[in-house]
Amino acid sequence: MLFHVKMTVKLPVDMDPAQAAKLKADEKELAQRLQREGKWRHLWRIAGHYANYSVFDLGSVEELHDTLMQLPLFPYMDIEVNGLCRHPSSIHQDDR
Ligand SMILES: O=C(O)CC1=CCC(=O)O1
Repeated sequence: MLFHVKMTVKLPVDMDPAQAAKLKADEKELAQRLQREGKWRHLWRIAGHYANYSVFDLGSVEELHDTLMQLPLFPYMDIEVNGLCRHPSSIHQDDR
């Protein structure tokens, strides 16, 4: 199942810089593992925003929920999710 996810990061302005750096490093490590596993298909910066558009390929809504909740930056993100399905006019036989 494909999910389009918008994540907007809102770190407190007074957060300790070392704590912020650790959260970002941990987030990067997990994001790159999930990409290598094929679960986090796309990760795009939204130009001009501390936010991203992502596409996840996961087995269920529950797996998406669990995946998002384990992100180190989860407590500091606004998250919007939309489920994706094939468009009848798409010329692509696969979903890439
Ligand atoms: O910077 C972001 O948009 C949040 C984020 C997601 C994966 C990552 O490494 O950072």
